[in-house]
Amino acid sequence: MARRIAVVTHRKRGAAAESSAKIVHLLEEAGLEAETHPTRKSVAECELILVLGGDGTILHAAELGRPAGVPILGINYGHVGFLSEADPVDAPQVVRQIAERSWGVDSRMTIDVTIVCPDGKVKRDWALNEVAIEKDADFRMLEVSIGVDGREISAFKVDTVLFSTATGSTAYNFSGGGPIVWPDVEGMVLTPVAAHALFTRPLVVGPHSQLELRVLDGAARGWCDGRRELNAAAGSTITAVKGEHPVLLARLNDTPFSGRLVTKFRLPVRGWRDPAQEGVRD
Ligand SMILES: NC(=O)c1ccc[n+]([C@@H]2O[C@H](COP(=O)([O-])OP(=O)(O)OC[C@H]3O[C@@H](n4cnc5c(N)ncnc54)[C@H](O)[C@@H]3O)[C@@H](O)[C@H]2O)c1
Ligand SMILES: Nc1ncnc2c1ncn2[C@@H]1O[C@H](COP(=O)(O)OP(=O)(O)OP(=O)(O)O)[C@@H](O)[C@H]1O
Repeated sequence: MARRIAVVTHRKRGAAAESSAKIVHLLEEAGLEAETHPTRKSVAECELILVLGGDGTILHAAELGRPAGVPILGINYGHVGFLSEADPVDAPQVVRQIAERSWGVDSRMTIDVTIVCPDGKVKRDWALNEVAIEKDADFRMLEVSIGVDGREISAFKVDTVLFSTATGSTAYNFSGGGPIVWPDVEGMVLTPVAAHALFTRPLVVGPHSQLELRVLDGAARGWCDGRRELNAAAGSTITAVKGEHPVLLARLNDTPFSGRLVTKFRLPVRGWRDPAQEGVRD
């Protein structure tokens, strides 16, 4: 049976669509079959999901690949592409490495989230980046209490509370002032965003802990990876634990995470006071 590769292309980005046709051709030349309209079912028959898009497209591909444990490999046709492994110019080399089965796999911890509504109804979902518990648009702020492993810790009014994974630490959690967490760290970060409180430090817990949030007043919307929505009325309890199923990200090189951080965020490694600037000031 021919080896099959699923190809997920950003729907609206012209450059991704143009490259998709060329990459599918290269895959076929290398003796591989390309599945260009993958579903959860068809992905289970594929070795790899090749994503032509940005982080949002990878988060979409994660919905397809997570159930069957199929690794995802991103070529960045988006803006940041933090989760991507290669740039468009590298596409022929990427195809060669796929043909040679020359990739490694990073298992990324996910979060399983459960909402118990006041009427006893239970909703469940999962996230690779984070579960964002945001105030509903009809309310100015959300009043919540937060806790860990059955012990309440604090209560405050807030715009959003994030339950983030290490993978999501460079996304919404980063904007909310949370710590950057190296991807091999299994654990979750609770980060309050715009809390009206004195104690608003992000909390980092291990993989066996449970994060908890009670909606005391107002109504909340939970967003899993900014894609899947869960409503939580006042009186709801939201809990998060280590996800049962990880998401597998394929890796083509062993650039350390610190290198990825510097490159993707264009960090000023030498600081902002480089000699040229000093010369101007003196
Ligand atoms: N204020 C914020 O920073 C904010 C607000 C809402 C959502 N988000 C993020 O957007 C994500 C959804 O991404 P999208 O691309 O569909 O939406 P989007 O297009 O609105 O992207 C938000 C930004 O987050 C980046 N991003 C996503 N995952 C990342 C990761 N793991 N590491 C580094 N950067 C990452 C994307 O490249 C993009 O620049 C959510 O999971 C959430 O993390 C961020
Ligand atoms: N082939 C596809 N099938 C279904 N949905 C797709 C597909 N490609 C992209 N999408 C959707 O489009 C969204 C990604 O759009 P977005 O414009 O945010 O691009 P991106 O990949 O995150 O790149 P950028 O870095 O530019 O934001 C994802 O949320 C995903 O649901």
